[in-house]
Amino acid sequence: MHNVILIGMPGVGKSTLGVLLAKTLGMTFLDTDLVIQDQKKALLRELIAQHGIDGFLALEGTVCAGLQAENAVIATGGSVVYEPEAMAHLREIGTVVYLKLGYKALARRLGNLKNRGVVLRPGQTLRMLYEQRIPLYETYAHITVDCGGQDIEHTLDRVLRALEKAQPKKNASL
Ligand SMILES: Nc1ncnc2c1ncn2[C@@H]1O[C@H](COP(=O)(O)OP(=O)(O)OP(=O)(O)O)[C@@H](O)[C@H]1O
Ligand SMILES: O=C(O)C1=C[C@@H](O)[C@@H](O)[C@H](O)C1
Ligand SMILES: [Mg+2]
Repeated sequence: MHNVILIGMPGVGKSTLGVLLAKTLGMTFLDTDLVIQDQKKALLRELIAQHGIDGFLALEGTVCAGLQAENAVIATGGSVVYEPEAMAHLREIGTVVYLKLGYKALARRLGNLKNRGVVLRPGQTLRMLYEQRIPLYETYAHITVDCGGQDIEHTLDRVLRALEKAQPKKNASL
C-alpha cells in the first residue's frame, strides 16, 4: 500500500524524477496527468479548454481522490493541491514529498507556460501562482526536498536520503 507521492510546482521535475525514483526503489510509476488523459481520452490542454479551469480542477480532484496504487511512485499535476479531498487521500496512501524550487530557477526552467497547460487564471502571473501555491505544498507535504542548484542525479540522492530518514507523519492532522 505504501506509495511515494511527488507534489510541487509545474516543471519542478515530479515526472522526470519520479521515473528515476521508481526505478531506483524498485517501485512502479504512475503519473496522475497520464491517468487523467487515459481515463478521459483527451489531452490535458483539451480538457482545460473544454471544461475551463474549475472544471479541470474538479476532474483532477475526482481522479486523484479515487486513485488506487500500491508500491508506486506517483507524480501528480502541479494543480492537485487545490483539491483538499484528493490531497487527504494521497496523504493517506503514502508519503507526500514536496519538491521545492526557488522562483527564479523555476521561471528559467519553465519556459513557455502555455505549452504545459498550467492552470493560470486571467491576469495571474507565474509569480502570483507561485505565491499562492507554496503554502499549499507546504501544508500537504510530509517531507520537503530542496531541488535548487543541482542536477537531477543529486536531487534523486536527496529524495532517497529524505525518504530513508522520514518518519511519515501519517496521522498528523492538517
Ligand atoms: N535538476 C533538475 N531536476 C529535475 N528536472 C530538471 C532538472 N534540470 C532540468 N530539468 C528539466 O525540467 C523539466 C521538469 O519537467 P517535468 O515535466 O518533470 O516537471 P513536472 O514537475 O512533472 O511538471 P508538471 O506539473 O507540469 O507535470 C524537464 O524538462 C527536465 O529535464
Ligand atoms: O500546475 C498546473 O497548473 C498543471 C500542471 C500539469 O501537470 C497538469 O496537471 C495541468 O496541466 C495543470
Ligand atoms: Mg509532470
